[in-house]
Amino acid sequence: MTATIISGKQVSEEIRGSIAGEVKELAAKGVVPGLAVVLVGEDPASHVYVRNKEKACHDLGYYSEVHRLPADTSQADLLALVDKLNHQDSIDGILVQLPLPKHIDEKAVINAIAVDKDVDGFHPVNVGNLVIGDDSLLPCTPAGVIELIKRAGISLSGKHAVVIGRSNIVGKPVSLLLQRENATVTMCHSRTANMAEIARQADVLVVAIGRANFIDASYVKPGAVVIDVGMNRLENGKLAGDVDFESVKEVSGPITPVPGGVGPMTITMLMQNTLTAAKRHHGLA
Ligand SMILES: Nc1nc2c(c(=O)[nH]1)N[C@@H](CN(C=O)c1ccc(C(=O)N[C@@H](CCC(=O)O)C(=O)O)cc1)CN2
Repeated sequence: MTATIISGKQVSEEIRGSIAGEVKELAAKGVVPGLAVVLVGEDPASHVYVRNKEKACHDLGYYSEVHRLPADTSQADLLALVDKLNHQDSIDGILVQLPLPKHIDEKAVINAIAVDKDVDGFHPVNVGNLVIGDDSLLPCTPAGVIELIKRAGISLSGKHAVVIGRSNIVGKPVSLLLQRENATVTMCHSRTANMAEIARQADVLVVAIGRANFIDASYVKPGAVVIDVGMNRLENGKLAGDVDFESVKEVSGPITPVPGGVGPMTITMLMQNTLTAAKRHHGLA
């Protein structure tokens, strides 16, 4: 049996369609959402992601600024730019593309972004609000995972979700969001004993472990929903998820591919967060 494919591309297009409608309504009120993206250094993948963010802004009618800075930019200069953007009225959202060069302290930069403009949802205040269940800007990839599951018509309430991976940007926040949807959540990580046995108990398996094709069919209960957050560049240049898609799709229920699954949702949820930040900024949300 071959599983249904959950297409992040298709869901992204749907969401971007409704964002475009809201942007038109805001324009009639004189409001244009504004996003500033800051990129330091020459990482080729980061340049592609930033170009795609710039294009998404253009396509949706947002005001966009991209600050491409040399790799030797000092932390002080980067913090000064963040401070300027924090005070710039045309900017509703600020995103500093990660990873940053090694001489820059990522935490110091994230902490410097105004909480209301933190469209990445990485600021400790936004993370804290996520933990206690208060309203906040949600991190884009985890929010995209939940949106994909919901829009595939899958209810999470009462389901057993197993999250493989405990990173601050995916594993931890996605487990909190799954709990918010009333799933019962188990987290696994590199030191978990009997991981396959635990994973096989999942109704919904979310994988963000950063190891190409690591999860094979022996980790999956027949019919389980499988969401692959992995993005691993192979030596042959191809992109692979953390899930061995070809073997897993033979036993799983609905499953996301890589590419074309969670990845496209990251930028779409960034656009959604920027819209939310703009509405709040102008007292419209
Ligand atoms: N400040 C941030 N930095 C980074 C984030 C983030 O959310 N905030 N996430 C990633 C990179 N990223 C966005 O920045 C991102 C990664 C992947 C995709 C995507 O669409 N992937 C495609 C495949 C693209 C390819 O071929 O390389 C897919 O999976 O289909 C979008 C955004 C790290 N940095």
